Amino acid sequence: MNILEISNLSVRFGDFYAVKGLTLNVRRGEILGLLGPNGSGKTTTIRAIFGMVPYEGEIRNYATSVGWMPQNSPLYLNLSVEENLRFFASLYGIEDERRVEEMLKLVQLERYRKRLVKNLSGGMRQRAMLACAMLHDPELLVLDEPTAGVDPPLRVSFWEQFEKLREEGKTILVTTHYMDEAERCERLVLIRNGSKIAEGTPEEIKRRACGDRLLLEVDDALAASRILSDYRSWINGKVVVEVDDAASEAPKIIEMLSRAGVKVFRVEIRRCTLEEAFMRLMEHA
Ligand SMILES: Nc1ncnc2c1ncn2[C@@H]1O[C@H](COP(=O)(O)OP(=O)(O)OP(=O)(O)O)[C@@H](O)[C@H]1O
Repeated sequence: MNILEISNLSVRFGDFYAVKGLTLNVRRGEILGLLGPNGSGKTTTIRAIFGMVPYEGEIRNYATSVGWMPQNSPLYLNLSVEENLRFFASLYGIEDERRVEEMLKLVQLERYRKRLVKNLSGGMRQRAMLACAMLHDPELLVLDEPTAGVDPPLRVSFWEQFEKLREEGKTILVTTHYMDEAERCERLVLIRNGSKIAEGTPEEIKRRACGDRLLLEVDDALAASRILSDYRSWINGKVVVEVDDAASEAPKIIEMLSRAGVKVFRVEIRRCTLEEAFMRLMEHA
């Protein structure tokens, strides 16, 4: 079931299309990663979701509450962290002071509660923004590069938090440039020049971009590569065979070799990294 449906979305600035005919669905309970190079239209898509830019197409939002962590800080620079949180809590009609405390703890800003936002480091500011976006416990959380400027240990803790939210049934739409973060998403939508060029789980995207490789340890590599002449294969210590889908091809290949008397000791599946997959998809789109 979808929580957000974007159909044929286009956003134009003058003659320039920042987003062009983009269709994507966010399924309830998933973490969907929106990926693309700088200027590919991720932030503009998110701004359209919140009605911040005029657009063509259709956006259907079925969430009862949405939290948004934008790229540009909406925080008040001359208020402290705590005052900002209280202010945003009041906008949501949250009277329970414990929620502010909970959020401060969650983003590990208790010690800095009295610090003015203008005096926070970039990473601390991101943390304060995340706390504000989550104050009202939204069903759908939209995060635009939430970990930009956040140090690695805290990045990990942000993602642990996102995964915990998902376990609680929340949905997250997130943009990121970090491949390790993209790997943690259930599904990814890759955009370039405002249009979608790929969609799927990280594994599906890798397979689609680069195919699979089977690494075969055999007793006679030369004979094996001759038998597998219908495939692209080479010998590199092991016999390396390129296939579209390892799960369906591996048993066939093993049987072919066994029938021809080649002993297969070990089979390993290799897939390219997400980064390699993206480079390929970008080149060929
Ligand atoms: N208000 C605007 N007026 C004119 N052009 C704009 C406006 N907002 C965005 N753009 C352009 O639209 C394109 C998409 O920008 P957008 O910020 O959506 O990219 P992005 O994918 O979020 O990039 P990044 O990864 O750098 O955050 C860019 O070329 C940008 O310069």
